[in-house]
Amino acid sequence: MDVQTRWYIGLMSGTSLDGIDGVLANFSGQKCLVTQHASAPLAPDLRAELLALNRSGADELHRAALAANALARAYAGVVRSLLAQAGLAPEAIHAIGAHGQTVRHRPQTFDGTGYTLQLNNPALLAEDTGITVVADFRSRDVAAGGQGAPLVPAFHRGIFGQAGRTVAVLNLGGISNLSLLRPDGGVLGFDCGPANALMDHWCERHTGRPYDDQGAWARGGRPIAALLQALLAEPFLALAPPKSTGRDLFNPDWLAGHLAAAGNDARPQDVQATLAEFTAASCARELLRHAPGCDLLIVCGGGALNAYLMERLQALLPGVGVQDSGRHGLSPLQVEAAAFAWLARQCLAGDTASLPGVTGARGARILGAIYPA
Ligand SMILES: Nc1ncnc2c1ncn2[C@@H]1O[C@H](COP(=O)(O)OP(=O)(O)OP(=O)(O)O)[C@@H](O)[C@H]1O
Ligand SMILES: CC(=O)N[C@H]1[C@@H]2OC[C@@H](O2)[C@@H](O)[C@@H]1O[C@H](C)C(=O)O
Repeated sequence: MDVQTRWYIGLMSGTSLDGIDGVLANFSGQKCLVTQHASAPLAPDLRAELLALNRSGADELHRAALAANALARAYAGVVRSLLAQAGLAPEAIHAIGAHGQTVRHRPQTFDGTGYTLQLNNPALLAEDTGITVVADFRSRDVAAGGQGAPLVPAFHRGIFGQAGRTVAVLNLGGISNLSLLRPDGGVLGFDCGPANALMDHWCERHTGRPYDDQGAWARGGRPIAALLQALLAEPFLALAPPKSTGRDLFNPDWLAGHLAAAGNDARPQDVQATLAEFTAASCARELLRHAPGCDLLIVCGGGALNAYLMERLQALLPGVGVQDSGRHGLSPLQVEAAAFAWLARQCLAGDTASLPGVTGARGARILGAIYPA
């Protein structure tokens, strides 16, 4: 490998809580080249604890600190895999960008300055790997009056933006978020609602499988019209941007409330079909609302591997080419991790990374806190 190349590692463990994605990447101008990808599932007890920490519970400060340590150790394992795959020593890596695990996201609530909390132990990660770590990317934007999310639209612009054309980029993770990249370089970006978080929960509960592979189970069900309308009436969906959300709102209790109101007698497979339709419809509606003439939707995140969901999106957006991000140079499971590698680069270069037009902050800020090697 070229010794002049500046290598970065990006680590993402997102709201679906399926595991950790890591990439090894370098950047040249607006281009991002990912040369390695490694992923690791979260150990079942850590996953269960992180899910539990999404809500108040006994002794949660102590438990959160221990979970952060365990997550940092798991991150270090992914870093070691990437280094081994690439045949690189830690000294070859300029920095790691590590997102951490979001367990609360309450921006701009309370007295006007809320908080967003990503569990992580970047000091331990730097110690374990011998590599500089950049972490805590969201809190500066929240302090500046922003949502602290989504942060990937600026990265999407650099990677997927096209001259003379509006391009939409949809991430289908635990939560869905849309970036609208205008031909003049302007960007609108916001969270749409839940993507896999509720579908995974329902699938696991009724089939024992962690997710609905290819959407096959949903495909065999029939969306329940009244339930779908009730889900689509969620006030968050109608809010104008800037807006972001998380498991704080879209959690199993939210779904249970709707199912109870509907009589609790729905067939589980039909509920899954309804959740898939809800995801597709909530995203499609936002695209039509904010970029009616757009004819290209690039989809990333694990939901891009859900063939049924992709078909439903295409059906609801007949004039739009719905395409997997792999066709545009970056495979769906690598996009967010690559974005955090890029965010680390921005931070170390002293360059801003937030888009105030997206998050609603008072201005663009340098994001992240640095833990030197
Ligand atoms: N083959 C597949 N078929 C259907 N769904 C899949 C498949 N592979 C992955 N997924 C879905 O993608 C999810 C993981 O997506 P991803 O890693 O993009 O989410 P995340 O990064 O945790 O979330 P977020 O973007 O909200 O932070 C899994 O939980 C699963 O629901
Ligand atoms: C608070 C938080 O973790 N938000 C995540 C989540 O997952 C998807 C969506 O909600 C997005 O807003 C964000 O992640 C991506 C990486 C972002 O900041 O752009």
